[in-house]
Amino acid sequence: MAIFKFVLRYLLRHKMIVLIYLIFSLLYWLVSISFPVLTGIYIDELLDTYSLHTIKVFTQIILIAGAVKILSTFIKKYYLSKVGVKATTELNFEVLRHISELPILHYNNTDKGYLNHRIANDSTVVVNFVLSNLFELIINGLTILVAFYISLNLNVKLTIILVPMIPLYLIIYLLFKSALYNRGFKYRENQNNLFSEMNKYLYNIKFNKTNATFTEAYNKLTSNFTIMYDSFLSYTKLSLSFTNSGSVISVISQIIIFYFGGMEIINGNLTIGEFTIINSFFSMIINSIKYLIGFGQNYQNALVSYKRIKQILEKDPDINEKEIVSNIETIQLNNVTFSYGDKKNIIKNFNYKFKKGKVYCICGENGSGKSTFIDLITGILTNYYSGNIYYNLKEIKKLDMYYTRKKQIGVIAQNPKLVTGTLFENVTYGFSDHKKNIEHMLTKVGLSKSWKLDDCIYENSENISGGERYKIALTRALLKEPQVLLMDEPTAALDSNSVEKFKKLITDIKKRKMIFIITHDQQLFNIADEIININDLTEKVST
Ligand SMILES: Nc1ncnc2c1ncn2[C@@H]1O[C@H](COP(=O)(O)OP(=O)(O)OP(=O)(O)O)[C@@H](O)[C@H]1O
Repeated sequence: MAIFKFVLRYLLRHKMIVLIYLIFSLLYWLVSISFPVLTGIYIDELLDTYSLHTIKVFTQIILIAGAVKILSTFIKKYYLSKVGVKATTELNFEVLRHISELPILHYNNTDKGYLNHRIANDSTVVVNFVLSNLFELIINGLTILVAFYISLNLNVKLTIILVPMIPLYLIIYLLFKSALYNRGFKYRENQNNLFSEMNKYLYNIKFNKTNATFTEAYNKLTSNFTIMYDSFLSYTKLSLSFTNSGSVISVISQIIIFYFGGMEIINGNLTIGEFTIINSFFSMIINSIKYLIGFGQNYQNALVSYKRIKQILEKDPDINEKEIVSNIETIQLNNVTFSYGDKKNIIKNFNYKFKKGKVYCICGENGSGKSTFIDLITGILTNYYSGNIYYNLKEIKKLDMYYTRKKQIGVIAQNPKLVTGTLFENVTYGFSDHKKNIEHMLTKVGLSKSWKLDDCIYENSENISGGERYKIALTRALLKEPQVLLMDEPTAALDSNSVEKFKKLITDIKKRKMIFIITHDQQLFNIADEIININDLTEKVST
């Protein structure tokens, strides 16, 4: 089965833990399966001998077997939990990592709260399914075989009457299979959507306070709950009907044993001890059949998760090749055209050659494509444009753009992202630098002296102003010493003194870099070597 094969890859990274789990599960099973035989023999011996010695011997055996059972239960469950947590997290992280390497527009319109909840949920479901069934499936199969074999030796007639119960289970499973999958799928999706809405509710606390839109936000929560609740009830009804059909089999089997078993005792074909053995074994068989019924249901549930994980993992990653341009002298765009999906072209037949040592100011109306332009030339949109983008003479589709962005390009977005950690960790995120350099750079960008390197920054909290946020991102980009520096609206959050500092800084460093400034701010135009209006891109051609 594909799910087993898939999850085993993660479990087998922890062979020792899995081995210990298997050994103690086997021990537990051996002891459990011998209990009914022990009980049957004990009853018959006691009825035969009425001796104290028999009682003493069997009490000792039961004591040892009980101790082994308790100990092996503890050990197998402990190791099962251990490997479960590890494998689930590894799978979860692998899917997250894969998503981060997918072309950027893949999950463009998907809520990230939904996605995160879905991945965490699905990873737990598939790993738990395989873990709890890996050994159980074999054990329950073996139990049915062993129990049948022993019962057959004790009483052929009674055993044969019970055989048709097994295909009956299969028929029930086949009848319910696809409905269980479909309703399970729907329920799971609605659960993830509800979680995503709850996530947004917390994220938007300030917005809802400012606009006093508590009722509207709460209504969204409750309407998502209603959708989830309906699908939950629909799934639960079906799954209970399925389980109940299984219980019918177990009741029928019990009636058969009591009726025909009782008749066999009256007719002298079965001793009381043998009846006890057959009865216990058939309880075991019934439990195993119940397990198989549950397995069928859990399998459909796990299949939903497995398919949703595969759906993500099977998407092709970014185009990212191996070559590196050590010294970026030019970036040239030839007939570059780009659009977001079915929308009209944002950039159309763009031709331009950008050179090292120059400052380019890119301006244009809101929504004209200035930020998109940054993503295009930094290779974020490599999978989507037509035409060519060259670094020196190399097409970026041939380059290792992960390396290039990490080492050679500095990008500061309009609303830069920070990481939770100290100021030091923020300005050196992704590389290392000396404290002295950092302090010097912080002074240069004009970050207030009240900020210390070990001060804490919380990524999503509001302990930092817009201007400070930009200056931290700028410090980080400059410390990296990139060959290409791109900044989106650098002065939007800066006071006039900081703007002057910024202009001086850019003029000082421009010789060794190619600098792009996306801006509406005309006071930056006087440090630009070229000003490009993105609205005119299609007409603009430089040599
Ligand atoms: N990820 C995306 N998916 C779909 N459409 C997008 C995406 N990002 C931007 N757009 C659309 O592309 C167009 C250009 O957006 P872009 O952010 O590049 O404009 P901009 O010139 O930087 O705008 P502004 O001056 O307002 O910052 C807009 O119409 C925008 O709605």
